Amino acid sequence: MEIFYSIQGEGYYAGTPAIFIRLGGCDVGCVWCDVKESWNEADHPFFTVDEIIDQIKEYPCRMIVITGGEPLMYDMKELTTVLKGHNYQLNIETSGAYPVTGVWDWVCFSPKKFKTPDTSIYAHASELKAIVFNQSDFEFAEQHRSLVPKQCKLYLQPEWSKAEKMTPQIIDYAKAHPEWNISLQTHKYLNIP
Ligand SMILES: C[S@@+](CC[C@H](N)C(=O)[O-])C[C@H]1O[C@@H](n2cnc3c(N)ncnc32)[C@H](O)[C@@H]1O
Ligand SMILES: Nc1nc2[nH]cc(C(=O)O)c2c(=O)[nH]1
Ligand code: SF4
Ligand SMILES: [Mg+2]
Repeated sequence: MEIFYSIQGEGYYAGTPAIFIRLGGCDVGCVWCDVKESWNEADHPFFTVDEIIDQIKEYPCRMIVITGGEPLMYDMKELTTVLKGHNYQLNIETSGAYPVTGVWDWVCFSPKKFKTPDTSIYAHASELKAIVFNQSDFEFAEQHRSLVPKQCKLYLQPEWSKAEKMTPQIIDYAKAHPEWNISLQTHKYLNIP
């Protein structure tokens, strides 16, 4: 869909410059998705792996975030193998709705109620980033926490349109359950992509 250079706004690497590769196509259907224009793959241009390399080599940055859309709808083996061969750190943002493919340095797993994750994701999760849209999402977050590795970082991130209402509850929840950290979509406050 697009390639852009920005600052990772969310989760463990928040604040770190990163190249974003956003792949078009997603059938998970989150009602509050903030990139609904990504859903239809056919709306977006096709780039070969060589064209992607040509674009990203302009940026003085070694960290790539592959996102979407839902990147795991595709077999990520070829793209990630070639990018690894160029010595990039490869992070993925995924709902885990499809089997894990590709080679990853960091996996941000953000499970969705709208499409049950594939069981292959749990062993790969480096961070669990649960989106809090309403009260029931705390329980959903805990269900997934019980399935990820012990060292997996845990984040609660307010759904953007409900941030004002839910952030105070997220703060209280994290203080009562200090294994959880808070993740904010800082790029939206900074007005950057
Ligand atoms: C747009 S998604 C693309 C990657 C993948 N499909 C996924 O959902 O993880 C990137 C990240 O943004 C989060 N996100 C999407 N819409 C959001 C919203 N309205 N408020 C907060 N986070 C949101 C997702 O949960 C995910 O962690
Ligand atoms: N700055 C910035 N950070 C992000 N982290 C995850 C994003 C995403 O849409 O996957 C995202 C995004 O769209 N922009
Ligand atoms: S899985 Fe990700 S891209 Fe797909 S609808 Fe949900 S938030 Fe949007
Ligand atoms: Mg985003």
